[in-house]
Amino acid sequence: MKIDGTHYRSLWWNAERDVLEIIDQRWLPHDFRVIPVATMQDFADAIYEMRVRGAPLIGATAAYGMALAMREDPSDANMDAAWTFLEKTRPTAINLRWALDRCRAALRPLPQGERATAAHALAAEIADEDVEINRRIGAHGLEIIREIAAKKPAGEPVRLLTHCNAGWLATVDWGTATSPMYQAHEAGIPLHVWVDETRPRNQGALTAWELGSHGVPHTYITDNAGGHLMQHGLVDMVITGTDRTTRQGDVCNKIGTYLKALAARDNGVPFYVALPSPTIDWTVGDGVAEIPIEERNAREVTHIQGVTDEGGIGHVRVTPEGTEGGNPAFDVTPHRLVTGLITERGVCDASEEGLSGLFPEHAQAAE
Ligand SMILES: CSC[C@@H](O)[C@@H](O)C(=O)COP(=O)(O)O
Repeated sequence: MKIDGTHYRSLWWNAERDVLEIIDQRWLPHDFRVIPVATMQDFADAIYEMRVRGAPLIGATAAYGMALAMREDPSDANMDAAWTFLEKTRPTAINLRWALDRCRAALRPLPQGERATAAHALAAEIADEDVEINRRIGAHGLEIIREIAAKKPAGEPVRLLTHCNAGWLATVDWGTATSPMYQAHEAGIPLHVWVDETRPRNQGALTAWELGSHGVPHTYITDNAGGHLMQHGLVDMVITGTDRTTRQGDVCNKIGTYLKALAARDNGVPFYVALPSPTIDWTVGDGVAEIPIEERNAREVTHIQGVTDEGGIGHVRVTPEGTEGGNPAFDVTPHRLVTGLITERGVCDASEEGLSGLFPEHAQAAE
């Protein structure tokens, strides 16, 4: 997507410098910094410290990490070591393991001399596929927005609410939850997006930055405002991303998503989840019982980052000194609260039947 008129992906291979480059998201929306990811430690740090973030982008980054590992030492032992080293960086988003598994399965049968080139090509393929998957999610989601728009008086905006950043920054391009928004905006459908701030990391500020760059009208709101807005008829549709969706359609996403789904159900607001198929974990049924929830550093809760009056980026503590913080980073929304899953192959019910109907090949393989 575009920043000041220039098209960017969230990561790209710089052939001249022979290195992967990423947008370092820790500084957004205040500062746009591009950094190289040149060593295996850089890759692990980039994922753990959320220089890159969002389930699909974490997966694509890990694939490039595997490519670097194969360049350094294409042995089976190093392939397994790289898998383990990268996989432990973040536990919840399944795209990380999905990408590493896909790389290992493709590279293992190859002679060692071919692995570096093949791994690099595969990482680029995974990145390109992500772009196309998200473009298609947008096309299917656009139709839902179009239907809602058709029932409103002409010119009245469709009011969407989103949580976290499931935007192009969280993927390689387009975003998942934002792709329908961008495509609806391009199609001339008037929109207004309520953007949850998404404490503690304030990914909503990334979403606001993205939407602003594309001219999509939006308002940044506190995480606690959504229920109130829904009660007053100010939200037509909720659309979020997902970090892992189980085969029965339970959705694990950024902490606070579950509360939005509860409020949506209580107020009869449709709650959709944009779901690229690599984010489905076919091995898991009950998301609440089985998905590991990342517990992040308490400092992310007790402190907050922003721009100081002097213009620098700094942190301030919001709690009394010594107060303990708790920081579960994700929660699970049970499938019964999800109106539909918007995938690259179309929209389905959040159920085993719905998902296996769209992806029969995966469902059979997981049996
Ligand atoms: C298309 S991104 C979907 C999810 O990955 C997104 O909603 C989310 O929860 C991201 O969490 P983050 O902790 O910022 O990596």
